[in-house]
Amino acid sequence: MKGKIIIISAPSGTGKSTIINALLDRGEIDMKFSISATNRQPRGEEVHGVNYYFLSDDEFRSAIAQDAFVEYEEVYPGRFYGTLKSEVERITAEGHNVILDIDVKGGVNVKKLYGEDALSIFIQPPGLEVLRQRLTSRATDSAEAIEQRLAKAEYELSFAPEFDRVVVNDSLDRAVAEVDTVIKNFLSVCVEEC
Ligand SMILES: Nc1nc2c(ncn2[C@@H]2O[C@H](COP(=O)(O)OP(=O)(O)O)[C@@H](O)[C@H]2O)c(=O)[nH]1
Ligand SMILES: Nc1ncnc2c1ncn2[C@@H]1O[C@H](COP(=O)(O)OP(=O)(O)O)[C@@H](O)[C@H]1O
Repeated sequence: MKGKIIIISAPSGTGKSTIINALLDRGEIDMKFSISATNRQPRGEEVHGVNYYFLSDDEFRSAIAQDAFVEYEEVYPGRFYGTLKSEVERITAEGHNVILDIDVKGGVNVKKLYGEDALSIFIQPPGLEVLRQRLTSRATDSAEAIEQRLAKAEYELSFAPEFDRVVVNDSLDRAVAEVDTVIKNFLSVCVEEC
């Protein structure tokens, strides 16, 4: 059965995007990335309509008013991120499964909304010091933004038990292999039972 929702959540810098991109590059699992909307600025090589739909504050507010979101969160003060209904509907209408990179609260909410049609995976960093190193070496955020993300990480880690599965991103290859297996198992069970 198509049109399943795969949720990937983790504290910033854990490796969500890296793991999702590795799986999409392999191309073995029939799933498409749901491009979220955000009012944060693009960073590094990010492209509008590829990584995110980058909206102004006003555009984001009017999307909320038009009920355009499956869910949205103020992930950092003044910084909003949301899953667009139009993205999920487009991908499922094309007959694909959807993969979401969303914050821990959004992950818990989407799982509640979709129930058995969704698989929620929490990616856990090996530790907070490793997280700091990853955010620093990614070199996409200011020192202030890195501190803001680390300050939130401990709180976000407390959400892990609310997810269907927890995968530690220690060695990248191992973590990608584990997430790959977890998703394939979920989708193959669905082929038989959903
Ligand atoms: N609730 C929600 N969170 C999102 C969405 N899109 C991205 N996020 C989350 O917003 C947080 C910040 O994302 P970003 O600024 O790209 O930073 P990164 O996590 O360091 O790559 C991450 O936890 C993302 O998973 C969304 O549509 N909804
Ligand atoms: N298992 C890993 N070991 C070492 N570095 C990693 C690992 N996974 C990801 N990284 C690196 O950590 C940084 C943060 O990863 P990223 O995918 O951007 O995290 P997120 O999307 O969760 O914020 C990137 O520079 C990435 O290359």
